[in-house]
Amino acid sequence: MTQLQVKIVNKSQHAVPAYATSGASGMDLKASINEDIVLQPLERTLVPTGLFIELPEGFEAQIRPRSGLAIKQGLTCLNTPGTIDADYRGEIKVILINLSNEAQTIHNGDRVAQMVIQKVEIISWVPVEELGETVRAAGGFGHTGKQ
Ligand SMILES: O=c1ccn([C@H]2C[C@H](O)[C@@H](COP(=O)(O)OP(=O)(O)OP(=O)(O)O)O2)c(=O)[nH]1
Ligand SMILES: [Mg+2]
Repeated sequence: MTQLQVKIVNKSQHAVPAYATSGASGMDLKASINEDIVLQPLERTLVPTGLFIELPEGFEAQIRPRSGLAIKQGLTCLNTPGTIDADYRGEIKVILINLSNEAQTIHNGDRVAQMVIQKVEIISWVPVEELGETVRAAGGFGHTGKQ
């Protein structure tokens, strides 16, 4: 298991995010709010989590929706997957949107999203005149499988 030096400032009373099971990809993120948030249909909002983290270079955190919340309440992350840059030192916030046709309420401590830690490649460009040939070439957008 990769061990990261991560500085976590947890301004809410909630436990620090953890994997719910040994095979989980993500750690659930909880809303850190003083008052309930009521989201009308198609309304979106920024939900604070009380979490500030310091990731090493070469890593990112992705903020992804939770499937249970999506199927039961129509609540999902608008910008999925949200990107937490390694150099970000602000509070992690979740952009939630209500895609159901009724008002949805978010309470303090509700698990509103999950966070996946990923390695990222930081690259530099080498400009070339020609790109390498492939069978696909420029085909895309449903190009394969046609007679
Ligand atoms: O769901 C999210 C997405 C982003 N962020 C924070 C961390 C991230 O490092 C920063 C910038 O995010 P992003 O690059 O997606 O937004 P932007 O619109 O490109 O803003 P910026 O110009 O600040 O990069 O905002 C969150 O807290 N939650
Ligand atoms: Mg950006």
